[in-house]
Amino acid sequence: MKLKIHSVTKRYQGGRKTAIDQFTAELTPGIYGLLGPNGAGKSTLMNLITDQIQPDEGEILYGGKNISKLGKSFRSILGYMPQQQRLYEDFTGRRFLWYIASLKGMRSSLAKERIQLLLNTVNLEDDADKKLGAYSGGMKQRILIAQALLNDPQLLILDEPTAGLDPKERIRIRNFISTIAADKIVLIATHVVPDIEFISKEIILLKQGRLVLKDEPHRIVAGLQDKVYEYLLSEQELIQIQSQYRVSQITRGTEGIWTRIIHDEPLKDRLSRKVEPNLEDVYLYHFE
Ligand SMILES: Nc1ncnc2c1ncn2[C@@H]1O[C@H](COP(=O)(O)OP(=O)(O)OP(=O)(O)O)[C@@H](O)[C@H]1O
Repeated sequence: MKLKIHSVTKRYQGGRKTAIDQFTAELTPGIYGLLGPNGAGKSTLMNLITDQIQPDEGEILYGGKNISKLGKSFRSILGYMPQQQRLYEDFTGRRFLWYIASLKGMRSSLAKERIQLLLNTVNLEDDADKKLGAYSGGMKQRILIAQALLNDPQLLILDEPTAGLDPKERIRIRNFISTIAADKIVLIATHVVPDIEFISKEIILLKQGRLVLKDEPHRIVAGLQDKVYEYLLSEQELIQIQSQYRVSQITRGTEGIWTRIIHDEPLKDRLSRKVEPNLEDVYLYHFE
């Protein structure tokens, strides 16, 4: 099944603020990393795709049908993990999943089976009967992912699934998402590049509500070939360069400061070495 987002525009403030601007994309099973700075429109796009808000222009089709007309049958194939909000702190993890399963209208025999399976998958079996108020940030993220997966969705939307997590939890969540994504369309919004760099089939760059790029990570990165260099600079030169160029990394060594710069025209008359671009460089190139 395909999700087609066709020329979608969403405005707020009585039309004065355009949050999503003529956005068109087609998504098929696999992981899509949605990257953009604060305010780029990521949450708005996710709210549109999950049919919580409706576009002012354009349409979103799943399997060729407008999602706002699919109603219940669209919800049955949809899993959504919102940004972490206040959870029901007095609920236990297990009770929370039962609660969501009942909101999703799941039969209790199926709910029981799925809850057991998912508690296992997100590694919360031993903590399932503790209150959510006592969960760590990572445990809360994992129970939120579990609730999104209750109905074994074909379309899974994750809004900043690793926000506020320590590196170990981030890696765990990232690996977990990549294992469950085989046959689903998974859209992950984030501004943390390493979270999606290696697990995404495609990266979508969003800037001020507009689609900047949508392509496989290695092709997006290849677009910066010959634009990323490291220069050996002094402290004084570094201060000057930082105010003029996109600096993505600074490495201090005995011989000076190797400064990674992304630019269209290489600097002249300086000791330099060409380096392989990465997705973080792409992010800086488009968003700095
Ligand atoms: N309900 C609303 N009313 C008015 N403006 C809104 C509303 N929701 C979002 N906006 C504006 O629309 C733009 C896009 O916001 P959105 O929350 O979709 O971006 P985002 O990429 O998810 O940002 P973040 O990474 O900070 O969550 C922003 O300028 C925001 O201020």
